[in-house]
Amino acid sequence: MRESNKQPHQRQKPQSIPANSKPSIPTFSPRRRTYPKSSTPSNTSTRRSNAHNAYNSDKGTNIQVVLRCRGRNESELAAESPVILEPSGHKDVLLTTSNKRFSFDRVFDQNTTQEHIYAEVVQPILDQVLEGYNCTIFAYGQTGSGKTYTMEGNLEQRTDDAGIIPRVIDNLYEALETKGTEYSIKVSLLELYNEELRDLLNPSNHQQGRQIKIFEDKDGSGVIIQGVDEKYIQTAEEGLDVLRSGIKYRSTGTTKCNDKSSRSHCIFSLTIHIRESVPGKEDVFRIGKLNLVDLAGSENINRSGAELIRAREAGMINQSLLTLGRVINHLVEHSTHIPYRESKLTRLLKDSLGGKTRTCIIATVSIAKMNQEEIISTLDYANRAKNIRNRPEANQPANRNIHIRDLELKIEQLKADLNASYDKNGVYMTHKSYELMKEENQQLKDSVKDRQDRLDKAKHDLVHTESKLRDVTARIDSIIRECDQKVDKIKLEEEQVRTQQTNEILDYFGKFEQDLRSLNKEVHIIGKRYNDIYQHHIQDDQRQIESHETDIDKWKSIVQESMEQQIQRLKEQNKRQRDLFKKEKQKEQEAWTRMQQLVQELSTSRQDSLDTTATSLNNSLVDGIGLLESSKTNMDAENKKLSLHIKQKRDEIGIMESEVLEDQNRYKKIQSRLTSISSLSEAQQQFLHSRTKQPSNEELRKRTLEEPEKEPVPSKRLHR
Ligand SMILES: Nc1ncnc2c1ncn2[C@@H]1O[C@H](COP(=O)(O)OP(=O)(O)OP(=O)(O)O)[C@@H](O)[C@H]1O
Repeated sequence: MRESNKQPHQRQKPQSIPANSKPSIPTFSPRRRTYPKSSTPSNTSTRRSNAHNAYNSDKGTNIQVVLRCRGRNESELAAESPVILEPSGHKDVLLTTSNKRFSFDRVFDQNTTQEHIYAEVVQPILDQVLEGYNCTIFAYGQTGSGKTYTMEGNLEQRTDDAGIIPRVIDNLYEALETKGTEYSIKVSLLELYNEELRDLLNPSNHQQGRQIKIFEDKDGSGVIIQGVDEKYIQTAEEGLDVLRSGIKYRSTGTTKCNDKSSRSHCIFSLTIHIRESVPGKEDVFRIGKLNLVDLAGSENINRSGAELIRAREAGMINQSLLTLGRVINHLVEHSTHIPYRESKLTRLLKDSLGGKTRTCIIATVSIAKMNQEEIISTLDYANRAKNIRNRPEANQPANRNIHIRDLELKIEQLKADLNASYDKNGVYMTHKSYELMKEENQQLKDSVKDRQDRLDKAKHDLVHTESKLRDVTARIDSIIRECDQKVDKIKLEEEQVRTQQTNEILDYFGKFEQDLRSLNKEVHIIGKRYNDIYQHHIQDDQRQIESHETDIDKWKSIVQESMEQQIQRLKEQNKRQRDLFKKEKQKEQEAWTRMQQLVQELSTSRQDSLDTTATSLNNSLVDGIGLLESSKTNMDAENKKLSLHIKQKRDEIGIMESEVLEDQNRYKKIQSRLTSISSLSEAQQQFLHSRTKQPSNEELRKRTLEEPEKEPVPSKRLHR
């Protein structure tokens, strides 16, 4: 917790309201908005109307729920935790592990810039505030998922990282300047830590024991927070300074999930009064309010590693978020009783959940699988919240006098409280404060009763759980007993098996030792026997060597003698062979000379015979050629004759062929004549048969053939 900057103890002064009973009209300093521009679409006016024109005054309007995904951080990347959330389109996101799709008013992926979120979500809401609506934006999500980054971001400089609050402050002044009207802006910064409200713009209040109280307004719909300082700011710069100085006191701590984890819920509120001129009438004040809420993160205590203080904080955070969840459920189910009173958080947000406020929830999630449980819980939470319906109503413009009267009454009230406590001892207060206190008392009583009921139920549950626990404990005891018995039995069995195995091993080694001993004896006997044999053999060998040596000497002299004889014999043989060789060589010489003579003679006689043969061959060749030439001439003549003959024969064949052709034609003619004659004769026969006696077939045939025989025989046929 960063509360070391303790303020000196001093009595809290009543909140200073400008004395002239007119809201201070700041002189607007030149705008200093210099955030780096992104490529975010700038035409927000269309979106504004889309986002907010679905309001039906009877049924109300659903609160707006958007989802912002955070990219994987270093530890998620180091753990190689896979991505399980995939935004698709502008409104859907797919949970890949269950293939379940969730839809929201808007889904922003991990690459969405702060500028983009502001332009798409916040700017339209700010416009509504300027139109006199009360609006709330709150960030909800698991610890470390980016709520504070989204709501605050970098507060130090106007960089890309600046979150919603610094951008709202800057843009609010820009918008009011454009309107060119008088206005006043006051801000407050509250934190809810362990169910205790603290004023971060005046932390000394808390140290002095001054408590912040929550009241419901007259009709029970709105919420009044008493004891919180509201600071009027004149410029955006001053607004940022106030914010920065207050945020320093916010309770933060280090957990396993986030180095700078917010351990409290934080509400930054801006109330804007804008003077509006109505022609012919008195000026009025339009009042708009914007609450920017950064909730503490829900966390799994086991995973976040929270201990002692952190664990208590986490318990309280989870408790209040649980109540928030229950309120959402009751609202969605349209229950008659909504348990706002069960936690300060839900009391503070009462008007934003089901009231007259326009509300937007920004649910923040990681996309890494290692946070799956929290991702699913946030998606379910946000999904249910979509169904909450609010009935936003613009605040009635207050005319100047009413506004001043309100302020005066407030001042009087505060003054009266102050005087009462200055002047008297004991507890003194004005009647109105007393009434308020009574009302608060009643609320507390209700709350106590509520809690008592829950406590009774919890006690009943506890008794039930205890009896269950006893049953379970008894069962566990009997299981443990059974286990013990089983363990004893197993131990006994193991012991027996081990003893048996040891005995077997001992037996085995006993036998082994005996075997070794007998083996040793055998080795000894064999060694002895072997030694005897060895000695015996050595003596034998020595004797043999001696006799061999004598033999060798004898053999040596014999070999020497025979060698000498052999050498002598070889020498003589050599001499004889040399003589023989000389004789042979001489003979060979003579034979060579003779052979040379013979060759000479032979070559002379062969030359002669070759010459003769060549001459006779030449002659016979000349004769042959002559013979060939004459036979060629004969053959040519013969060829000519033959060709002539063949030509004649061919001509003849041609004539014969044409004659055969003519004969064939003639034969065909004769045949056709014969056919006509035979049909004629048949007709005659029939005729004759009908008239006289019929001629015989022989006669008829003769008669028929007579006519063709009279025809001249072709002369050519004779040539054939
Ligand atoms: N969209 C984002 N882009 C870049 N960094 C981010 C984003 N969201 C979160 N971070 C970084 O992640 C870390 C944790 O974010 P932050 O403190 O906003 O989480 P938280 O939800 O407020 O956690 P807690 O509930 O514990 O306070 C911070 O260092 C922040 O800068």
